[in-house]
Amino acid sequence: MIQIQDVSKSFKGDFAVQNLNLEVKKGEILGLLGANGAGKSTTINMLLGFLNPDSGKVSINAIDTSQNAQETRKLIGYIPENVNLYPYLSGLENLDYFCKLAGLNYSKTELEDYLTSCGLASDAHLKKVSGYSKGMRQKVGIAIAYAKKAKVYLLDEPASGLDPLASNELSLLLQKLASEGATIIMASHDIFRVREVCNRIGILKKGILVKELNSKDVSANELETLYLKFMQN
Ligand SMILES: Nc1ncnc2c1ncn2[C@@H]1O[C@H](COP(=O)(O)OP(=O)(O)OP(=O)(O)O)[C@@H](O)[C@H]1O
Repeated sequence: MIQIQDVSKSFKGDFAVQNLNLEVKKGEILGLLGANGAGKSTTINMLLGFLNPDSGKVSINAIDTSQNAQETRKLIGYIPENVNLYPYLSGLENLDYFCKLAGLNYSKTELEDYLTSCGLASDAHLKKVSGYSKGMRQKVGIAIAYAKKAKVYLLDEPASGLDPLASNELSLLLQKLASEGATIIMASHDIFRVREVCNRIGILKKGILVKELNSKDVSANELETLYLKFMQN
């Protein structure tokens, strides 16, 4: 579903991403680990079609994101670290608004079902988003993507600042979406969460993919040791 083929991108002569090759299949969750400035967000921005690679090809569902970003964006749900919603609207009104912008008219019951399946408790649906926690706003953000039938979810630092319960709920939700056929990339600094939620892990260092592995092949401690080894060398 997602293919990144020999992609490089530089800013002012410095590589942000260098000769990157990655493939994420339908139903897979790939975690991207790496220090600040490793190239995680640049990779996500190329998938979103906000940045074009200098060389190589980024495609979603076999459509080149730099040639046809309008088409590929229709397939993507993007969940940034801080999901931007209208604070004086409720979760349900925000979902309704963003769905209508995409030409989708759902009934109140359907909107409630989307929020509930993304883990937002029903007593919160009609409350103003200004009173929501970060985790609750994230659930609405994911519900927007879910209601828009996203095939690909791109998450940039989704677990940062979430308490352990909210973070665990997010993991379960992402695994549910993947089991329903979503393709997910999650950029994160949280080694333990990435190992828990993702099938595969890529470690980026200064724009280079220095290691790719299956989560089930390493324990949390082994992954941390490996990560630190790459970061220190
Ligand atoms: N628009 C831009 N203009 C100039 N340099 C940029 C731009 N975007 C990213 N960079 C540079 O590219 C490199 C990779 O940045 P990127 O944001 O992709 O890293 P990251 O892994 O997402 O980091 P973080 O964990 O801090 O979010 C960094 O050196 C950064 O300064």
